[in-house]
Amino acid sequence: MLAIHFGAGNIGRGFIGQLLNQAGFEVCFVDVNPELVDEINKKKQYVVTHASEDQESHLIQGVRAINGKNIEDIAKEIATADLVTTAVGVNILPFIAPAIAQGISQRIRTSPAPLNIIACENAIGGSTQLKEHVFERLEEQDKEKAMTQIGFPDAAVDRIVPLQKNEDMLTVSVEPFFEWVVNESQVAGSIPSIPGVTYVPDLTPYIERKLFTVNTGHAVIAYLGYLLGYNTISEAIQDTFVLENAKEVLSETGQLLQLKHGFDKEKHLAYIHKIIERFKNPYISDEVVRVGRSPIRKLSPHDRLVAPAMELFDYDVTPSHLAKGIASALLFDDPSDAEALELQNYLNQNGLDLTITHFTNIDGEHPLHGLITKEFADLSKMKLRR
Ligand SMILES: NC(=O)C1=CN([C@@H]2O[C@H](COP(=O)(O)OP(=O)(O)OC[C@H]3O[C@@H](n4cnc5c(N)ncnc54)[C@H](O)[C@@H]3O)[C@@H](O)[C@H]2O)C=CC1
Ligand SMILES: O=P(O)(O)OC[C@H]1O[C@](O)(CO)[C@@H](O)[C@@H]1O
Repeated sequence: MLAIHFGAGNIGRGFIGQLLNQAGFEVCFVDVNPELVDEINKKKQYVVTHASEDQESHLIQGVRAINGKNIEDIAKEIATADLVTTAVGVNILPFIAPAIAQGISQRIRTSPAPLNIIACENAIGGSTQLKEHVFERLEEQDKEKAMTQIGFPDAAVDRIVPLQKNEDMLTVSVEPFFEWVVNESQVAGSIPSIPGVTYVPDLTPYIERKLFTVNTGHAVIAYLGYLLGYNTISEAIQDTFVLENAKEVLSETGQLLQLKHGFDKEKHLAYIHKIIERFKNPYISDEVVRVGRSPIRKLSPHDRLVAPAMELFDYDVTPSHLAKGIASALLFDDPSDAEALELQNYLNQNGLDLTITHFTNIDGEHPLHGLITKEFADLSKMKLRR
């Protein structure tokens, strides 16, 4: 069985590659980092180590890689593959679509075998977004066949894999916990057997619970921590102001998840508690700038901060702590982050009101707009004192 996985980075090697390998797939990575591709092809194996006291480690063998520029080669592999997965970043999906489209058009001419393509990104409907990018590139005559033969099941993936600082560039240190949930109703053909993957008939409650708890909480800790001058999540979370605000934010998103999806209150509190303990993992050094990376993406209307805040108004709940989280994201000015620079340039040139609307799509008249403005002013004073 052959799996083509786009993105041989932290989640690619440290989570998806590991599970696919353990499920018996030959894993072929596709990546645009030539050094990484060469190293995978040279060593053909790598180690995944748990960031925990026992440092359990797994040897992932028999892997290979293709440079993402070699579209012809990638398409040829996709034409015969049993599964395609991605972990490249949701904004990169349009760039891998041409190779996937070419692979699909070859496949539907040469084999009737179904193929599933699963985007493992932090986003709602990641595979569906990829499908749209791919279908834009398919010839009209191929679309009908591709609709039935190729599945794009949406997925939620959860495992914290920080930036790596290992002697061997392929080794990945990961938290022991993982969760990979896939929408079975979007699968083409039979369900791929991957131990560790949970198939559900409706992914929405799962992806929203994960994105609006793990990722919302993490982002708020990262942005408030950055504002107060901390370097890592574990430093930031020791600050009572940061931790209490993160807990309040998770209480707000928790209300939304309970009201919208009917999650049990006690079970959800236990879920939040477990996640905060994962953030505190003493064996992980996770930089606030990694967790806060790409603030424009994180401030976008369907992402972890704005989406739950806006939806809470439908249930007459005022998301004042989420507003603080959004304001802290607007203050994120890490000079090494291209999106942070773009955001700060826009803010300097256009002022706060236009910036909020431009990046979050929140209308100036909406009450959330006013809440963010107020929180932004308060947080700016804290930043000045730092
Ligand atoms: N690191 C984590 O803890 C988690 C990350 N994710 C998601 O997984 C995705 C990847 O994140 P990370 O692994 O942390 O990032 P990463 O930066 O470590 O890995 C991304 C990889 O994609 C490669 N890439 C970029 N453009 C490409 C292209 N056009 N074709 C092929 N490869 C390309 C990069 O060279 C890099 O090796 C993101 O969507 C992230 O939100 C989800 C859950 C956990
Ligand atoms: O990968 P993104 O979307 O930039 O966000 C970082 C987030 O992803 C994770 O790495 C895993 O979900 C979290 O640690 C963090 O909340």
